[in-house]
Amino acid sequence: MKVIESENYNSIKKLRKYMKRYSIPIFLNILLAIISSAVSSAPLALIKRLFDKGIIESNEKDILYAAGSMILLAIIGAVLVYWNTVFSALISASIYKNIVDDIYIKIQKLDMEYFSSAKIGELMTKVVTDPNNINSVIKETFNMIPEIFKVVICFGLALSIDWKLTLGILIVAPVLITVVKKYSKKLKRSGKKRQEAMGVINSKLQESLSGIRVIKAFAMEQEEIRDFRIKNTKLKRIAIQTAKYNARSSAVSEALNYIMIAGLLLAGGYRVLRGHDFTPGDFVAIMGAISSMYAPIRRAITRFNEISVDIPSVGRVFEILEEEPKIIDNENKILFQYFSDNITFENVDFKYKDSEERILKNINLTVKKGETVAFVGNSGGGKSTLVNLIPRFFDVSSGVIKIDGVDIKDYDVKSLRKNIGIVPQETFLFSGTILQNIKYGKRDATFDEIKEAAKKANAHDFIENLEEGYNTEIGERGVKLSGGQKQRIAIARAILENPQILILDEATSALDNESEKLVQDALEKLMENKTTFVIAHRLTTIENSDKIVVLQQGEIKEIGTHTELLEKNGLYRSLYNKNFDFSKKK
Ligand SMILES: Nc1ncnc2c1ncn2[C@@H]1O[C@H](COP(=O)(O)OP(=O)(O)OP(=O)(O)O)[C@@H](O)[C@H]1O
Repeated sequence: MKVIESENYNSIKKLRKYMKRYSIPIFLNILLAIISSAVSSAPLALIKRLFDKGIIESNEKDILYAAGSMILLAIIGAVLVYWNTVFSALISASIYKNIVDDIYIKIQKLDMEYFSSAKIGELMTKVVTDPNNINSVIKETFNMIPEIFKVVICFGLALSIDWKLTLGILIVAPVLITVVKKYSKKLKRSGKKRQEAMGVINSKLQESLSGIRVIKAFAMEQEEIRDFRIKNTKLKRIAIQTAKYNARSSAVSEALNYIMIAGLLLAGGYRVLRGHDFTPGDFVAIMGAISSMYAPIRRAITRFNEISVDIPSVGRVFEILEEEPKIIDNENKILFQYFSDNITFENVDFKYKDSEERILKNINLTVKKGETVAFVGNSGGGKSTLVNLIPRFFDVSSGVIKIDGVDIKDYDVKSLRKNIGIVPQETFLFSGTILQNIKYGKRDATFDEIKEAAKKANAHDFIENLEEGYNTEIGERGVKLSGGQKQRIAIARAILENPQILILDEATSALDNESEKLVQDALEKLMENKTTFVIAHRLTTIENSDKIVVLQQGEIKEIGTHTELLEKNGLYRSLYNKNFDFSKKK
């Protein structure tokens, strides 16, 4: 339990970094809260005067005085409450915005490694729900401050009227504190569980939406619904459990309040009867003060409970904020501008994080400027892993990759990546227009340049035929376009970017003959005058490459041209005969 407590303390300490910037508004807001609670407690003092002087001594002036003061207090109170609420919202909204900005910046900076192991749905929870909860923590803390001051002021007032009676009644306080503490711990735990369950649900939703075609194709809707219901029910159970803890905590405090009032009525009533030092005004005022303490105490407890539920979010957000990318620029980084000679892999080994398996083993390879290298081999052989090392999506575990004799780790990462174009196997288009998608990598491209790239990519004609032409909006994943059209837009995007080095992961899914031809032709134009690494599936691509690299279980087994490797009668030949059945594809 101590560990959880100190975890929370550390999380809150970390939030201080975000609060610092707003220390003046925070200070002013606390001041406003103090004044506002003093004003809202002032009527209690007026009640005593109203009773003892106005009613008992039949003094009309005092009745008027009390009523007039009340109106004045109402006006001041309203102004103070307004500004206190506005300030609280302003501070918490600003802190929320800064945290969300920082998370987004962090996401853009983190290594690919982070995303290959993190679930997108859980990440969404960290980015959307958790900062929202932090926002509530801050807001609720601000809302709690005037409540606490109100309690302190009412308590002070009650003490000043009759300290013995006040302290006597407070006998119930330890019980109240124990109960609140007990449930706050339980609520913290269920808050953590709730966030985890929400993460699971977000993951499930995200997966279902991306995989909806597969679900429908396998007619698995009912199974998916059942699975979702189980997860959703778990969240419901946690929510009910949380509500029960809240309810128990409220019920106990409600009961204690009535016990306290009963004690007060009994003791206070007798004291008034005995006369002397305890007037009816004292009785009404102390009753007012003590019972006025109850509502803010309850509200403060509710707020405290809400904070307890939301506080684990602080830790989760900082988990991502404190994650540091490992692939960063060297101090003496070199700007990668012009590729002039060759790319070499020297004794390259690679392991994924948290894995003992060497995915790439002792890779040695030289690729000259302008060459096209095709990677072939069985699935899982390491082809994608190998090409991912060139733009430093992952760093080698040992060995070195050099471009023009310079270790790629010595280049400025941004300039390196800007010069490497990637056409992935699965085309990804952003929501927006076709134009925006083509110019994604070159925002300042002119319309003529864009048109030229689209023409080369065999995309111009179909784009022109669309009602809105280049300004046609495409869905989040380009749903309104055919697979081949999407591929050609992605190729146009790469042509426009005009990188010196190209990584191409050929799509395995076959398009119809016509579309296939257009894509193939577009790819050939894209590859013109470039140094290309291609994970090849089409025979034409393989045949036309300058070098074929056969990768198996992370090792280069053969290197050569198509004819050379066929003549060698080795692994390539057997792949050729067994897997590819190239003669038919041709
Ligand atoms: N992010 C990752 N974390 C851990 N292991 C991974 C990761 N990505 C891939 N692997 C493993 O690395 C090995 C090589 O995968 P890779 O995708 O490079 O092969 P490939 O030759 O491109 O396969 P395919 O032709 O099927 O795409 C596989 O065993 C795979 O399970």
